[in-house]
Amino acid sequence: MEKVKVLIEALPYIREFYGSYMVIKIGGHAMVSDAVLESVVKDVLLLYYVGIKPIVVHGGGPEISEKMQKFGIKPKFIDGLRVTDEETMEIVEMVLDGKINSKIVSMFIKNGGKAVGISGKDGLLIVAKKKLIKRKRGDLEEIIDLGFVGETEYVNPDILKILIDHGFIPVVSPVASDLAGNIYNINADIVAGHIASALKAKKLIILTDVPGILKDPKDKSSLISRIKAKDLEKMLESGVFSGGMLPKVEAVLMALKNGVERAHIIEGREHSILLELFTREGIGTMVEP
Ligand SMILES: Nc1ncnc2c1ncn2[C@@H]1O[C@H](COP(=O)(O)OP(=O)(O)O)[C@@H](O)[C@H]1O
Ligand SMILES: CC(=O)N[C@@H](CCC(=O)OP(=O)(O)O)C(=O)O
Repeated sequence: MEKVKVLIEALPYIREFYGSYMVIKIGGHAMVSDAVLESVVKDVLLLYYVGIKPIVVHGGGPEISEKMQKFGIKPKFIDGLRVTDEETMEIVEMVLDGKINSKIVSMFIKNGGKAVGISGKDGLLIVAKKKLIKRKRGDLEEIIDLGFVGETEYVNPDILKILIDHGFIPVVSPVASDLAGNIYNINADIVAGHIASALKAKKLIILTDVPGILKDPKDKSSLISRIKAKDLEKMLESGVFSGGMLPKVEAVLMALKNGVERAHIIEGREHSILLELFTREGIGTMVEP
């Protein structure tokens, strides 16, 4: 009986979302186990079966850090972005394209789905350029070079549309290239934000290891369940965000500015996507334009 009630509540949302693009970003910290990843994959498949067009973008930060440490390299982040030298870039490609992307595709196959794994390079989906961080130091501007870290120059979503039109679920790793063929490591939240923007997706959904945006990062009960973009911008300026939440907030604000209807930051666990999308209260943070 309870399940019937849930289904009745979900029906208007299913009708509203039918035929629309949704970009779902699975963070490395959201892939705590194969069981959790599989439950997320099953939920994405359910979206697909009710006529939504999901695009999966994945991260894999913790696994990259683990491999780097095995090779004797100490991971270093600036503003939530990994400083990426040549050796690190090789590890990034190995882990993101070689391991995690392939693992997610296999998980879809195991559950009866047709997924295609691609990276930002494929079909020139993401054309990247080198990212430099600019910081004010008194009157001077300091420029920080992160190595092979990229930012998006432009997005060409044709490859995604071709795959989706033929019934495939694209699974995208955030490794991209410039037109000279140089490879760059881009933060997966930013890639998801750009893809959602280029597709004018109905939603950008970011799965991570906290329930959503917290007023106090140390207190999981301080969840903000609904917030307007302009208030999120104020929070960003107040310095309440750090580490991996910074690129998420940047991606969310960018997506909403570019016509994405809603963005959600939620915990990656069984049915969290469904509870967020198909119930009135949701379970994480919904950001509105
Ligand atoms: N205000 C905040 N609300 C929620 N999380 C925050 C906040 N500020 C910083 N964080 C941190 O951001 C982390 C999520 O980013 P990250 O570790 O990069 O995850 P992922 O691998 O899923 O991309 C959380 O675990 C939390 O420690
Ligand atoms: C430039 C940069 O920081 N790239 C990220 C790419 C992977 C990622 O974004 O993974 P999560 O989503 O798990 O954080 C990195 O090297 O960790």
